[in-house]
Amino acid sequence: MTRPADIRHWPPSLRVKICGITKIDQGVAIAQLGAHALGFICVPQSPRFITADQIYKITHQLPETSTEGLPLARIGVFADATAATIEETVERGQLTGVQLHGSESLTLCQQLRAALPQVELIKAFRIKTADTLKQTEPYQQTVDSLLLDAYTSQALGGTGETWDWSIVSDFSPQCPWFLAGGLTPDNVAQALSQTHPSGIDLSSGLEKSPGDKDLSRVERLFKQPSLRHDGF
Ligand SMILES: O=C(O)c1ccccc1NCC(=O)[C@H](O)[C@H](O)COP(=O)(O)O
Repeated sequence: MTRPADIRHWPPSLRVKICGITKIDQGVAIAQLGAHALGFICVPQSPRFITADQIYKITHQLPETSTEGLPLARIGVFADATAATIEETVERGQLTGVQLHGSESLTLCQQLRAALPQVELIKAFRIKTADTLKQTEPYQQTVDSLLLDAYTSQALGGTGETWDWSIVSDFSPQCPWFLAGGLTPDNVAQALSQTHPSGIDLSSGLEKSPGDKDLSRVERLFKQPSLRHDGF
């Protein structure tokens, strides 16, 4: 399947996505600190949930590009939403990408790919055991990237839980992938010494409370030497 060239252009360094943005000033500041992608939680059960109209109030104030001059991605995070809801939220929120964080089928991913050909598609998987990695295989040809997150029975994401990174120490899918789950400025170097993702995704490890980012932690993250070397 052909994918739009512009959204397949990952930066030479590790791609950093900061998720759970709910405030305009924090979104702008996090972009200025070096994020390549910002995530907006479109899952009503989440304490970080914001509506499409609230997302738009943030996205239309964001810079077009990251500090590296690459397009700044604006990703809506959904869990088992309908294609119609996703498409409407993308339009109203002026999103450039969609992260599917529930049990979305390959068929839904293919439908979204056809309906939103210019929109970046990320499929998240919550890793219980090494077997979960096999479930990613059929998706690798259709989505732009995978996101591997912690599994807990309490919540779908944003839990701050880490997981056994040795499961993905040699994970090498056919598309880029994000490491997520409990990453913080303090453990990201260790995570990257054990795994070789194309990007990382962080949320609660950079927060004062759900949806309220601590900019000093974000600044400390981007000062990490492990985020500065060239791609893997
Ligand atoms: O963050 C949420 O509240 C959330 C709710 C429902 C589905 C997904 C959600 N977040 C998805 C993300 O991409 C988070 O960044 C990811 O789970 C990592 O979170 P954390 O462990 O807090 O860094």
